[in-house]
Amino acid sequence: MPLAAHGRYVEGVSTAVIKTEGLTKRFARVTALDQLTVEVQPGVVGLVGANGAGKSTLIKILLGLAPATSGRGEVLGLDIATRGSEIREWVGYMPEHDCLPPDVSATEFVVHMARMAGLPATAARERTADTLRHVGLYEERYRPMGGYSTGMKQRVKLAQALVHDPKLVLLDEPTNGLDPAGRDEMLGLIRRVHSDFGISVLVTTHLLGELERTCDHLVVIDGGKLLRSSSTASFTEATAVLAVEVTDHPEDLIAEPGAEVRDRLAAAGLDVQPEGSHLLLVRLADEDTYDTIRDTVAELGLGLVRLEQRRHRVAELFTAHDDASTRGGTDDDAAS
Ligand SMILES: Nc1ncnc2c1ncn2[C@@H]1O[C@H](COP(=O)(O)OP(=O)(O)OP(=O)(O)O)[C@@H](O)[C@H]1O
Repeated sequence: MPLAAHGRYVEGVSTAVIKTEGLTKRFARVTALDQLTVEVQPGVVGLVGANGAGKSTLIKILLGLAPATSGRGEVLGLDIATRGSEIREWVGYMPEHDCLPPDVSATEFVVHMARMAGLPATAARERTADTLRHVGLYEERYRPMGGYSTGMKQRVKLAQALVHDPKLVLLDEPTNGLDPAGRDEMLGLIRRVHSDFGISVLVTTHLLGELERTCDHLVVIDGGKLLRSSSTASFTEATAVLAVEVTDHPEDLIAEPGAEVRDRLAAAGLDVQPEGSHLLLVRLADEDTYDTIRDTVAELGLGLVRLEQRRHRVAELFTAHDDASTRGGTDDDAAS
């Protein structure tokens, strides 16, 4: 038993499920990972980065499927350079791209993956049925996968990552290609992988917003470098900006509605940035911020076109935090 042999992890002395130190991967023309030092604790952790940031490369190196150029790393306490096959026994992997053979059914495929992971035939069949039910595939699991929707294919890919009862799963862009409802369902499933089974999850995405409700902790990488690693709560705080859009006054009594609202909100102590004649960005100070905005707009006799938490794109986040204090740094709470 690799984990028992490596009792440090089992006994919880070292709790990090993933740990890297100066991990670097150079290809001929590009440095995909650049001195990456990060620790991932048990739970649901998001790995966020724009396309090409190095997410898939990191996952492959963590699984022992590709060697690092320099630096080191551990997964579940096992050295990635020397213990790759043991790591893969304990870690499930959902690849980014469609890798499902079209002519076989989900059941046949997942049973096959379970057998490859070393499960005996009966256990493989039982685990396959349980896992496919868990991801929400029922009668259709006997049909060839070529006819599946993208959502169904993503579920099969998740099921094969879970079938051998891993301690940790690495999910590469599991919401790719899904519509908003499909994304929500997939994110709910991912959350339950941890809450129902206690399996830790590292999930990648290029969309920061979609992981805010799913992950306990977020690791952001850019150009293969660590940009930030901190709890989701502290991220949300840092990115909690409300977009406020107001109408003109119905009787044109206010010449510049946006400016008037801005002045009043600033006088009420809020941090406000104008974004146009009718649009403002207001930093969410606390729950009262919503009421203050609604009341202010109503008192001026204006209408509210929208009042919503702004969804940040990763690119914006990079701009917002791309300074000496955060580049390559780790927030205080990251190690907690
Ligand atoms: N086998 C390879 N040979 C050469 N360059 C590679 C190879 N694999 C990845 N790269 C390069 O390394 C960088 C990081 O790629 P990686 O696939 O890890 O990014 P990513 O964050 O997963 O993005 P995406 O979601 O688009 O796959 C990119 O510039 C990519 O072109």
